[in-house]
Amino acid sequence: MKIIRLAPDESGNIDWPLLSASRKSVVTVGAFDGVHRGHRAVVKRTVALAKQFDALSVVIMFEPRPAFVHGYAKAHGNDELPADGSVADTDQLTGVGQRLRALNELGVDYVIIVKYTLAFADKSFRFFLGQLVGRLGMRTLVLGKDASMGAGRAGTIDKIETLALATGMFELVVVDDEGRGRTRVPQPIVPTMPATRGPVSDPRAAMPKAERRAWSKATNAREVRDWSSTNVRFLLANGDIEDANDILGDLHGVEGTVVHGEERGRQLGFPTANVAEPVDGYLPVDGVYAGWLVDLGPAADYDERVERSKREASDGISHQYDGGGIEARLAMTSPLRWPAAISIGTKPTFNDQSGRHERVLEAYALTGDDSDWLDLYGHRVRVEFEQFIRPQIEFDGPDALKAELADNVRTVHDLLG
Ligand SMILES: Cc1cc2nc3c(=O)[nH]c(=O)nc-3n(C[C@H](O)[C@H](O)[C@H](O)COP(=O)(O)O)c2cc1C
Ligand SMILES: Nc1ncnc2c1ncn2[C@@H]1O[C@H](COP(=O)(O)OP(=O)(O)OP(=O)(O)O)[C@@H](O)[C@H]1O
Repeated sequence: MKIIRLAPDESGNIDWPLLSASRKSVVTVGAFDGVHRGHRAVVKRTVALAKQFDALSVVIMFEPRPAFVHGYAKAHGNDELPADGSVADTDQLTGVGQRLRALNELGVDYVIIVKYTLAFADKSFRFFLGQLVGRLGMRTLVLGKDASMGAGRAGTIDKIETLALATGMFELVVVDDEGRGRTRVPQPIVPTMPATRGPVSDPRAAMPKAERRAWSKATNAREVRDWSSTNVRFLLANGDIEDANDILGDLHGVEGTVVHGEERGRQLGFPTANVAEPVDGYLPVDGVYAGWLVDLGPAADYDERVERSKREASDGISHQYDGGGIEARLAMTSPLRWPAAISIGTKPTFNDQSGRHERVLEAYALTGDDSDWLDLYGHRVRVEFEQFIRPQIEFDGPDALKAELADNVRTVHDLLG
């Protein structure tokens, strides 16, 4: 897979590269946040059609997420996002690195990462698609049934189909909306920690119709596809990991660098890998979870690969995707993957004494050997979620917490060990 990074100029114009003098391309366009099963269906079709036509499969991926750029503009007098990356997109399910990994696995030839700006968003869909035909050699465009693009989202599927037929320049292939139909998600999504122990189910599933209607009204709920990143966010914000994973077609995971904690975990007998902010990916609601910890190697190596990729691609030139062997580390049989008891929260048992109230992600890895102290400081790790175990609790002291942790670890062992 080859990667190209493009940034529009101040007027929103992009200098698209010529991909090939001889081969046409099959293109899809979007943010692909989460790379959920709906996204995968669209990308798989893109790759299959490209093979059939002996063409190149191309994913045009927007970064930052269009919804984030427009949301920021709305709240800040129509300003562009600060270019220095100082405003983090905490709603993002998966960072670019995770998305590229998934697209590479799906066999995509080219990912073109387009920096999404307001000026670019202002271009008409006709102009945009004309450029894809002229520069990328697009002969087929693959989109989901409710996709829309261009200024004011005017380029609906109907309009794009009309353009395709009128010009004869490309063909539109629509992937029927996949999944279990539609559902409603509160606006805004308010993370809610389950009060009880054990796996969580979709809070909407058990509501009779009338109750659901009242709930929709009270929460200002908006209708979305069941297989949508918004729905996955809602499920994770309620601790319903299983349903979120079902839509993702994979385990939800976040990534970051391990830093030193307050060293209390070791004294408790449960040393944890503390993952520093900013965490790459959407953090489920506070609670204790069963899942996995994967060692992705020194963070410096990972950062170096990302920097090199940005440098090599900064002038619109393509370069080969390099996962640095992360795929082998991530394999379910990898020796660098351990079942883990994961905690997300403010450590209520200790935060009055420590004065630290920040939200922390930490994971205790079940290495199967008590003497096997894992030194993960400075490493990039991936934390994957399987199931909610219990809410965060303010214990009377370290002993009560310790007993509970032993119990939680047994639960993880029974589930995943
Ligand atoms: C599986 C797990 C569950 C946890 N549950 C709680 C909890 O319910 N309440 C709490 O105050 N802290 C909880 N913690 C956080 C511990 O307080 C924390 O790991 C300990 O203070 C060590 O922190 P340190 O790594 O910063 O030294 C949990 C930690 C783990 C690994
Ligand atoms: N459930 C689905 N079934 C079929 N196609 C989908 C589905 N979900 C998204 N797509 C398509 O995937 C492509 C990329 O979508 P994109 O990431 O831009 O945002 P989206 O459609 O808003 O997805 P989401 O709502 O999950 O964020 C689009 O063509 C979109 O229509």
